[in-house]
Amino acid sequence: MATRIYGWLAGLTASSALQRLRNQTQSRGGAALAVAWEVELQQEVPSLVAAEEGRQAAGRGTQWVFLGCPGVGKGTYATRLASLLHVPHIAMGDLVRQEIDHSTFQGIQLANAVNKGKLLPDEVVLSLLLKRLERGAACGESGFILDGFPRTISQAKILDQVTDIDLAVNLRLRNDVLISKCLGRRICVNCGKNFNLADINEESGGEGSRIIMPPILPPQACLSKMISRRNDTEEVIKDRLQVFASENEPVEDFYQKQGKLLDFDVPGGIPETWPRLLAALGLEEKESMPHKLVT
Ligand SMILES: Nc1ncnc2c1ncn2[C@@H]1O[C@H](COP(=O)(O)OP(=O)(O)O)[C@@H](O)[C@H]1O
Repeated sequence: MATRIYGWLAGLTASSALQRLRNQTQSRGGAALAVAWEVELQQEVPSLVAAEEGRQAAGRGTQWVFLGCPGVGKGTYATRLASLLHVPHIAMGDLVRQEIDHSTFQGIQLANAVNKGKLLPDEVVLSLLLKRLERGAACGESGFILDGFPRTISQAKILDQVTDIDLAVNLRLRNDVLISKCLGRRICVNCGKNFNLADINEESGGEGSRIIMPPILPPQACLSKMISRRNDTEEVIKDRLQVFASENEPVEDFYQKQGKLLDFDVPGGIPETWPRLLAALGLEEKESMPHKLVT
């Protein structure tokens, strides 16, 4: 599949999709929002080719969603693919954290839910997504890779009414490894980059085959600036994995029925996983253009 820059937002800003998302946000609790927040394939390349043709016909950029448990590596691979495809990587968790950092009353309410590992109401995440898309539209962004949205069937249905998703990439990984990966997550408070201290080298037995995932260590400058996410405790992680399992299955089914689901079992660390993921997507790595960051 060729990697090019497309004029996706010609379609999106021409108001239709953004306006529909705006309408959805308002109709799904605009009043409550105004008060409380003021601010929610199976592995066959032919399906991907069809998705690519549909996207080109629509004259817009790649629109993919990334599904997968907390800690599976959605952020890592979505970021890389976004750079390769010249589209923005939009991570719902980042939008939520930015909201928590920047606001007062609303931020505290969001933080309470997030710290307990609960999903936020659709209205809230839709609103954050809408604001992010509008900021991107103003900067001429085209296409997207959404990471962490949709996470519920209602979110998937809303998104489906708003725009055509070309592909849903569903990353899968053993539960015991997921828990270790979540516990090992660190963020540098200075540069904002994510790292992972977990050094996974699990023998087979129990849940599956041997899996090797070396740590993603920070550069020297970040070493003393590393923090964990407040909700990355074992108790909360187990809770989140349970919430995830019950919420994600209907979303997988939804995209499966549309022939847009690509299930991908993460085989190990980045050097092993990245080329296999590219192959599963029918993509080749070429020199990518830097994407302008919208915060
Ligand atoms: N699509 C979503 N719907 C509802 N809440 C969400 C969504 N995405 C993120 N959140 C909230 O933001 C938090 C952080 O998200 P994220 O960074 O994706 O973390 P995790 O993958 O560990 O759950 C989630 O625990 C949840 O409270």
